[in-house]
Amino acid sequence: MNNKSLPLIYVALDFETAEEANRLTEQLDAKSVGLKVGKELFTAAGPELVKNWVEHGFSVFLDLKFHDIPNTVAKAVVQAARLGVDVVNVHASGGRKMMATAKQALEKESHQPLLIAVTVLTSMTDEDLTEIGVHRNAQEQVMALAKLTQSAGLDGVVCSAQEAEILKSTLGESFKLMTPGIRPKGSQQDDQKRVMTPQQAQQAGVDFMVIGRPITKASDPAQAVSDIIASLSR
Ligand SMILES: O=C(O)c1cc(=O)[nH]c(=O)n1[C@@H]1O[C@H](COP(=O)(O)O)[C@@H](O)[C@H]1O
Repeated sequence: MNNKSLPLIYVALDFETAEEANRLTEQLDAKSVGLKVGKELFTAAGPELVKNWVEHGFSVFLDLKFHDIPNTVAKAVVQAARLGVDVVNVHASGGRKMMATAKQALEKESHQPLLIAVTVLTSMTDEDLTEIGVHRNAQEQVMALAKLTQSAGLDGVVCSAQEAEILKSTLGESFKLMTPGIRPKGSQQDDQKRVMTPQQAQQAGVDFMVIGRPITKASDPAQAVSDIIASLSR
């Protein structure tokens, strides 16, 4: 397990090109925020970009939401560890064997990122779950997948901040919660459905927040980061 102290906020770098992403990261301080690299940017710009940010001292969350057979996912998270990222994720719906095999593979690595699992995407509602044949509400489904994730030996889950209090009280303080769907007061909700403000998320006890468009689409992204950090209690 990774014992280095990680930042509270990971900025979601959902950009088309490395140039656009670098224009933003040049305005960010590696001591204040981490970087989240997801499917769009990783597909476009690849591992070199991630390694470069790690070398520049940024904490990186590689958000590729792996979901495949256990052997394939285990090998993929090992490659993520070798990039030097601090956090990597899989889909909890890949099941216990997939998650446990991935965790065991990481334990053999010299650098061990936190391994966390996506429960119910923050863009999903109870109705969306019904459509895919899940007849629990979002909170119940998050809890069920988080319990499975914990029993598979992972470090935590990705969930919405709305579920943070109940997860912390049921699964314990040390089980990490990474929460996207963060929207400062007055900002656009976009495609996010289960949202909270940064202050509400902090009060609910989340460990990490993922914030993208409210920062990346702001006229002054560095100021947007400072405003969010200033709004949080230390
Ligand atoms: O795993 C994630 O990071 C993730 C899980 C989830 O349930 N919801 C979610 O929004 N995300 C990611 O978090 C980021 C949120 O970005 P914004 O909606 O722009 O703040 C995106 O990059 C999503 O891919």
